[in-house]
Amino acid sequence: MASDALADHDTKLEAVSGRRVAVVGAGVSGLAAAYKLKSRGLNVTVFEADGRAGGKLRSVMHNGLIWDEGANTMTEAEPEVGSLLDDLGLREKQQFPISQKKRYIVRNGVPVMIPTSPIALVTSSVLSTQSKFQLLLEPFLWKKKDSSSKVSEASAVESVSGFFQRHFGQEVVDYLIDPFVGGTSAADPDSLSMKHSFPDLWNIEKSFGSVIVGAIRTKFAAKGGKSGETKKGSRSSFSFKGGMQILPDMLCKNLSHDELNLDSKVLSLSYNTESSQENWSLSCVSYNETQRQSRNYDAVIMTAPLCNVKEMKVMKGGQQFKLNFLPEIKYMPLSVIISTFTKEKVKRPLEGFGVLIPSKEQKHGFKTLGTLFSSMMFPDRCPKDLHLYTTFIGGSRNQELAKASTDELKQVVTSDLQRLLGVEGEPEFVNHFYWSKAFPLYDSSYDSVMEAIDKMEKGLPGFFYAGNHRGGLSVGKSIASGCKAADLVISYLESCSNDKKT
Ligand SMILES: Cc1cc2nc3c(=O)[nH]c(=O)nc-3n(C[C@H](O)[C@H](O)[C@H](O)COP(=O)(O)OP(=O)(O)OC[C@H]3O[C@@H](n4cnc5c(N)ncnc54)[C@H](O)[C@@H]3O)c2cc1C
Ligand SMILES: C=Cc1c2[nH]c(c1C)Cc1[nH]c(c(CCC(=O)O)c1C)Cc1[nH]c(c(C)c1CCC(=O)O)Cc1[nH]c(c(C)c1C=C)C2
Repeated sequence: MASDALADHDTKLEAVSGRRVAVVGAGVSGLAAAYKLKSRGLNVTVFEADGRAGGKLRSVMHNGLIWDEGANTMTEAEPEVGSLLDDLGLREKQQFPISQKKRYIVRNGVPVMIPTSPIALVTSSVLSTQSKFQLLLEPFLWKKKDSSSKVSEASAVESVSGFFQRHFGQEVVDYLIDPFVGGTSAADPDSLSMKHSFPDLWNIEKSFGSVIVGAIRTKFAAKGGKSGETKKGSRSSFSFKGGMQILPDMLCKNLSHDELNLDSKVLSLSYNTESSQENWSLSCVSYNETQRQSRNYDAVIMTAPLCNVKEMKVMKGGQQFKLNFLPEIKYMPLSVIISTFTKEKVKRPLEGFGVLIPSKEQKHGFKTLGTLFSSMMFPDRCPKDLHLYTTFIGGSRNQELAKASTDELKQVVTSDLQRLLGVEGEPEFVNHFYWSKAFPLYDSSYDSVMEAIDKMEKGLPGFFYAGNHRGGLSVGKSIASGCKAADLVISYLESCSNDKKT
């Protein structure tokens, strides 16, 4: 930064230093927001409904095993992630999976490695020869959206399957896209909106038509241009020694006891239009029903899922600010089963990241969405004589099964792993975690969700919404969303102090 710009930046930070901000939710987005604000000299108070911090990041250590019940890995694609890891001194704890590029998809009942290059695609059995040609010839063969007015209206909310069908054909949708979206959102390609789930590809089509041409040209442009440069390895997935929970734990270490209020579910928020500072107050309740009124704040960053926000009572200038314009969001239920088997009981173990099961393969009797080869990726996660697996069940494909009992799911997982990896007999150990609302579904109605978030922010000065309901589900995108909200709070408070001066 040039010296004038640096001085201006420092003056601006001075203007907001000591201002009070409430952050609702101690998931990774709320904690990242709080970290950024605190490091810029603001006073933060985090309110978390649960008795622990981390939200969808949840690691367990038990009897020599380490597993994750929420996110298992993350990437550094967003620049905010790299800065956070550096600032927290987390680089030395970063743990990269062994052979992470080896990922499998089930075809005709058998795991097949996903090709990672055009040459590997040609020799792979994952697609038929016809689909391989269709993929490679996409620049010439892709179909435009139907231009008749009725259809173009519908295609404004084009599904993921519709988009990829036009570009690559149905087999690619069934055997690459369906498992990919299952393994990254527990959803199905018919329900997901292309615009909201793959915004980069959606825009590539607008600029270049062909996805292949656009992706290649965008990659070259990024390599050539300074600002587009991506850090080497920024797309690799990683975890931490001890699991993903290390990240929220480190973020919490930076907060004092008074700054992090666990077991504090926010019930209502109130914006006072009369005072010129600290216009926000919150009320919360703890597990044993004790109600508390918070201190006053200059701004609020809300990171609780929108279904929880909808339940909150919001007041503005003594009147209720009704949140009935917030649409109902669909959530994907998911069960996560951890199982261990002694190595001798796994007859066909696979090395790598994991295996995904396309919906079409359910005809072969598979019931799970996929399994991560957790101890193949991270051998220190269990004793040497065991394999530890993390299996996902439910999502949009099987919402009822997600709710099944541990015993039933143990059988389902054992049966799928028997077909895929040749496991014999029962697992040595099983753990079950059920997420009733694992992920919000970015479906065709998601435009209305984005509009409602904008409306909420416009109607409530100093209120900012962040988290995985906005701009992407991944840990990295949630962190970026929290950091962006922190920046917006700083700009907002600066503009308030400028208004006061003039
Ligand atoms: C099973 C599973 C596997 C996943 N795997 C991956 C993966 O491998 N890689 C990846 O990148 N992403 C993964 N994700 C997604 C990623 O973990 C989440 O999208 C991300 O962690 C969300 O962070 P967040 O802070 O936005 O929300 P959350 O983590 O949901 O945090 C919101 C917090 O708000 C709190 N809250 C709610 N209501 C209130 C209230 N009234 N008052 C106070 N607090 C409240 C909640 O208790 C919660 O702690 C996975 C998610 C799940 C569920
Ligand atoms: C089978 C179900 C699931 C598996 N992981 C998840 C589900 C629902 C959850 C999940 N995993 C990732 C993300 C972040 C998505 C993003 O937008 O980046 C989420 C929400 C990470 C991820 N997992 C897979 C991929 C391709 C990615 C993206 C990052 C990366 O490339 O590493 C594939 C995958 N997921 C699962 C398995 C078994 C698997 C591949 C073999 C489990």
